[in-house]
Amino acid sequence: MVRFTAVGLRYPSPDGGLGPEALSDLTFTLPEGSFTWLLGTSGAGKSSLLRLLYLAQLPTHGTLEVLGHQVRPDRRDALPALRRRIGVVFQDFRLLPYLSAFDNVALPLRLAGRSEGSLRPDVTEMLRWVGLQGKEMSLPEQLSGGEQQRIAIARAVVTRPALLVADEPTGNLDSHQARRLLALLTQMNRLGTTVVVATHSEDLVAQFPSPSLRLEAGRLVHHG
Ligand SMILES: Nc1ncnc2c1ncn2[C@@H]1O[C@H](COP(=O)(O)OP(=O)(O)OP(=O)(O)O)[C@@H](O)[C@H]1O
Repeated sequence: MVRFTAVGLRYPSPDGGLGPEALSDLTFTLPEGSFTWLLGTSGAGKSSLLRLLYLAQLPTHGTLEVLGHQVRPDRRDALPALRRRIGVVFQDFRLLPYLSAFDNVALPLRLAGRSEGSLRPDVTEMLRWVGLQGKEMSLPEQLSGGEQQRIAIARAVVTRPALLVADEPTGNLDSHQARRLLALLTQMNRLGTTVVVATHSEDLVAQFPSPSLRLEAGRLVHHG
């Protein structure tokens, strides 16, 4: 479960102070197991809100609860464990270019200390789930954008996160690949993962109807 209560975010300004509010007075709740679209024009604050969700940024004010834990600047030591329960997918894939598809997906498991023997079946199953069996040894540059984004999804969910956050994940994909990606995200959601997806694509939202949050100039103007 995610709960924002009067959350505001100001980034540091170049003079060492705080800049204008990128997000203002956000109050909403996302129930466990929900799927939510995050909408808004460019600069409305979608990426900033997602950065709060995946704990890359802490609120400047207000109260933020993620997966039942209150996120507090004086309790930063609790953040890494919470982060490990959150998967993230970006528009530009962010795969490691010198690692194979298999090794990209295996990375979070290796970082978590899983043994080679125990992670192999999980990674193989994930790559099969995203339709990339037979491409385990390919490097990202040898794969299409859609395939690269499916590796990114496999990497984001191989740790079975409770929350999956995607920032414009279809921005670099054609409409067929975008639908295919959304089908994977909705499957994860049906298995119980809470999913939040920022997008500019009203087409995609129409094809996969779900509740939405809409931001305008850092403020929440619609939730439902
Ligand atoms: N690191 C940063 N430092 C200072 N200001 C920032 C930073 N990141 C974002 N901003 C500002 O915060 C506001 C919201 O930006 P954000 O990237 O969250 O919008 P967005 O809705 O995701 O836009 P887009 O759809 O173009 O990605 C903008 O005014 C932006 O300039």
